[in-house]
Amino acid sequence: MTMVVMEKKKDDREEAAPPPATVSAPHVQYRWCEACGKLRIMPPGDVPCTGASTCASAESLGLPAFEGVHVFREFVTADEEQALLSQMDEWPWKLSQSGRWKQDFGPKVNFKRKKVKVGNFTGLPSSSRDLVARMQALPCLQDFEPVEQCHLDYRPERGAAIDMHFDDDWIWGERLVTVNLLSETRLSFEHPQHEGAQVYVVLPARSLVAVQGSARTQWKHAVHRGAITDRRIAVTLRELGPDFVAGAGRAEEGRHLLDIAHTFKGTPLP
Ligand SMILES: O=C(O)CCC(=O)C(=O)O
Ligand SMILES: [Fe+2]
Repeated sequence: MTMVVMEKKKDDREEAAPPPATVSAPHVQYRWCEACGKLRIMPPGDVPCTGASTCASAESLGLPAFEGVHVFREFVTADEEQALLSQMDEWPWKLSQSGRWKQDFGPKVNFKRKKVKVGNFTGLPSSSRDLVARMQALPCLQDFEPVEQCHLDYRPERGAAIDMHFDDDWIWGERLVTVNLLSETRLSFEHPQHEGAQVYVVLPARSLVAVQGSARTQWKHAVHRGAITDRRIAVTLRELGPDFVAGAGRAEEGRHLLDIAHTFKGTPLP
């Protein structure tokens, strides 16, 4: 059974949504090419990547560099996806912003005051032990130690989406990792100085996307309402930011939070 709990508190992970624009500029859309990591200049369709004749670098298209996206198809099997879903639906979902539902596993963060507390954090869920080990076997995630996991449930009938935003870069480190469950979607990117252009990354069901580099630090990201065609669940894991890593000022706090995260005994925050 799926339960939803009303939440009065604002989800401070997302920036306040701007007022709806009355006239929105048309966007030039570029699809990120999974085969070569450049941007599609040919219609995507089924045209295979042939390098320079189908794809071009962001810079050659007059855009700032776009690098640091990695997509791994079939990161989880269909059976694992079903097992993850059954477990999530046993737990209550909380209403979030923009029609999303969420479940959170992580420390209590005050972004404005730069304070972090254990709060009700009991660790990442048990199912993440294997998933994290599998992530760490990927070259781009070798030393990835997540301290937070967030489940977001998007459904078309609720018009669910997430507005363009940067994830915080004080508490969270460079790599954002999402396992995309149940249906295909598009993760869109926009550079603040080039709002007329968007780059989108296709995320097949059961794929993993890692976002780092300029795609994380220079480009905002969003999931548009139109990109949700069926129920979709994002399982996003985040690592700690530079202040909290070994040798940095708040390393001890960081280690304590990681020790809790890695008990893998967690249930969602109330
Ligand atoms: O749903 C997604 O894949 C992205 C979610 C996201 O950007 C966030 O939680 O900060
Ligand atoms: Fe985000």
